[in-house]
Amino acid sequence: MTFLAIDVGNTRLKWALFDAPHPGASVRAHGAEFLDNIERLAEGAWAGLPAPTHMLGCIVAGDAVKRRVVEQMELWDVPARWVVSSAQEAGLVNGYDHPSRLGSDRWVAMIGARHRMLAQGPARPLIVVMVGTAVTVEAIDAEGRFLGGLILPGHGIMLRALETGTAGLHVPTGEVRLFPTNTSDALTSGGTYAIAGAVERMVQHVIQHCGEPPACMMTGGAGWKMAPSMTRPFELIENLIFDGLLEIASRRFAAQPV
Ligand SMILES: Nc1ncnc2c1ncn2[C@@H]1O[C@H](COP(=O)(O)OP(=O)(O)O)[C@@H](O)[C@H]1O
Ligand SMILES: CC(C)(COP(=O)(O)O)[C@@H](O)C(=O)NCCC(=O)O
Ligand SMILES: [K+]
Repeated sequence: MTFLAIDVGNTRLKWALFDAPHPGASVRAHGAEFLDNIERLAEGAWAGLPAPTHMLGCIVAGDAVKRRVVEQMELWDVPARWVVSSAQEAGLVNGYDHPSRLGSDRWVAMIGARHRMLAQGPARPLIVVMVGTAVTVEAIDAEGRFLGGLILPGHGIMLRALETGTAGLHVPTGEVRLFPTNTSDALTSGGTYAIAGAVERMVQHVIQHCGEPPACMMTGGAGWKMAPSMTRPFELIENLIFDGLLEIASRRFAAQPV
């Protein structure tokens, strides 16, 4: 039983092939492609893989991209299955006004984070920060109810917005500084602290609402950029979405014959 997990964001497709559709399964192979390069998968990174017996993915990049991914998967017989956010799944309750409108990447990452926390110790409130094309900041109470979350532009979008909206902001990437003294550093620091500041506010909201400090987890392709600038200790996790997909897969595929 091999399990292919796929996470398609607005910038890159991330994939991992696991030994089994269960939490804790070992990774046989993994990779990431920018969306422009999806067409290379079947003849490239996927060509030598053992055929997956199960697949589950989440995608927020739109239907055209989804079709291109499914086309690459024709290499194997495995059906493409995609998570849709629901009112509840794997111990999490979805507090969104319209649960299915919540980005499935956010939902799956929260499921991964919640189970990771429960494996480490007693249930606590939880903050899940995902730093990708956009940045999301989710709040979950100790009982596993998703209370709500923030969506912010990611580093790249913030910089592009400033570049296109001004005459004088076309500069290379800078460093994060407490007191930036050039345009590059001012832009990089501004974006980084905008995100760190929003996260800090959400932590305060959770402490106020839940009466105890949350566990804080961060993931996403640009998580490492944010980690040194956070106001509180954050556990940086390579890919919470894969953790969440394994949790969901173990429930969906458990009783199913191969
Ligand atoms: N090797 C890399 N190449 C390009 N961007 C990277 C790389 N590693 C991290 N990043 C950053 O990560 C962001 C994309 O992260 P990712 O998690 O793939 O986003 P998404 O899930 O939205 O596709 C980019 O905006 C970029 O800033
Ligand atoms: C917020 C997002 C754009 C994040 O996308 P990403 O940065 O992972 O590419 C995505 O989760 C999305 O399109 N969500 C739907 C709207 C919502 O969650 O409310
Ligand atoms: K993502």
